[in-house]
Amino acid sequence: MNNDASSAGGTGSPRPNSHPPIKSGRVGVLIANLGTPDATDFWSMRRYLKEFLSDKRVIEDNSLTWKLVFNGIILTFRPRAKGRDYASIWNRERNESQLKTITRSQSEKLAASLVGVDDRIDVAWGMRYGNPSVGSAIDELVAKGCDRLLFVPLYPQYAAATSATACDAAFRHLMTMRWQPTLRVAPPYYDDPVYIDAVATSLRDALGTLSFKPDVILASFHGIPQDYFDKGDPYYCQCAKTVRLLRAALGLDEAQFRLTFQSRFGPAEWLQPYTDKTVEALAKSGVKNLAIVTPGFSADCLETLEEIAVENGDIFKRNGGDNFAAIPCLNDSDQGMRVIREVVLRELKGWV
Ligand SMILES: C=CC1=C(C)c2cc3[nH]c(cc4nc(cc5[nH]c(cc1n2)c(C)c5CCC(=O)O)C(CCC(=O)O)=C4C)c(C)c3C=C
Ligand SMILES: [Fe+2]
Ligand SMILES: [Fe+2]
Repeated sequence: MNNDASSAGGTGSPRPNSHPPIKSGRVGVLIANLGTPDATDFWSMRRYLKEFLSDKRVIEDNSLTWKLVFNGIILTFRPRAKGRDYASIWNRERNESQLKTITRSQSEKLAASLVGVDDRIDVAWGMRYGNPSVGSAIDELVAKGCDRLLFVPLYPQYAAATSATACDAAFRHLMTMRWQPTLRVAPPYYDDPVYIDAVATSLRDALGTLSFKPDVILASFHGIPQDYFDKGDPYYCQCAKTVRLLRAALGLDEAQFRLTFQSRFGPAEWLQPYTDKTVEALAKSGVKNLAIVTPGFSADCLETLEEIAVENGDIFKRNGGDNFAAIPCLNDSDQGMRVIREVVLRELKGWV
């Protein structure tokens, strides 16, 4: 639309085009992931952890005890300890975390794969915590003329602590806008045949490159507190279904392909069985060859590259295991992009 300055400021009804120029008519796709610190120094880490762990969807505990522990212990000691972990997996070439590098690449590859589908589509990426924020990504798309947005939280399994809070950030940003774009949200895709096939295929391919055959494969998902499950979060059930479908696709049984949960935070009970305890028990029971796949992460990050590949690899070997492999996430691989493109095209139906 064009601004017609000659009509501005007159009396009576404004003419329809007498407002500032606003582009419209385009369709935005916004992929979102969890977030990541801007740098690994104490203050960058503290800022990131403070934003993340102040989210009521993540830490539902509102007690005075939690506030004292959070401000007195966690924000004092965790930034340095976790900063070291992030530093060990940092992408030094781009000076950013792996999660950021991979998410940007997923966005660029998605945009390239949509060329020729409809030239009104723009793609952007955002992070729930840290930068680029979900809000800034929405602004970027709106500035390009997108008045319809498809928001795609890149979590195959829904959890309030991930998918819902990402949506909260998007909705909160829309609250600041006079002319809100119309917003659609892509649903979780934990049982989508394309996702199951992509994980199964990439796992088979990765196993084919190993010098050993795993006796056991763990499908390790990020945990949530048991209490959140008890209150009705569907996350556990969606993880369990993903694993059931993967077992069927891979022709493996429950002993060969097991569901576990990693990244426990705090003293409360989280979803079980725990990945680290399972790895230790398997090694002690004589299992010599182990692989871990992480289908709940759409991109490699601290939790896969450090906690699984390094920490759990060490646990396995310290307790008698011989061969260990951490299987890469789908990332921006052909299989990974097939999943994202499929979800996006399905959810854009009727718009493009
Ligand atoms: C994939 C799903 C995820 C769920 C579910 C999830 C729940 C959850 N996480 C925390 C606390 C932390 N998670 C941290 C890192 C982190 N978590 C996920 C994904 C899920 N979290 C990812 C992808 C990452 C890595 C980000 C990266 O930059 O690489 C961290 C930060 C690191 C640390 O200090 O350990 C915390 C803290 C809770 C409490 C929770 C459920 C309530
Ligand atoms: Fe997490
Ligand atoms: Fe972790």
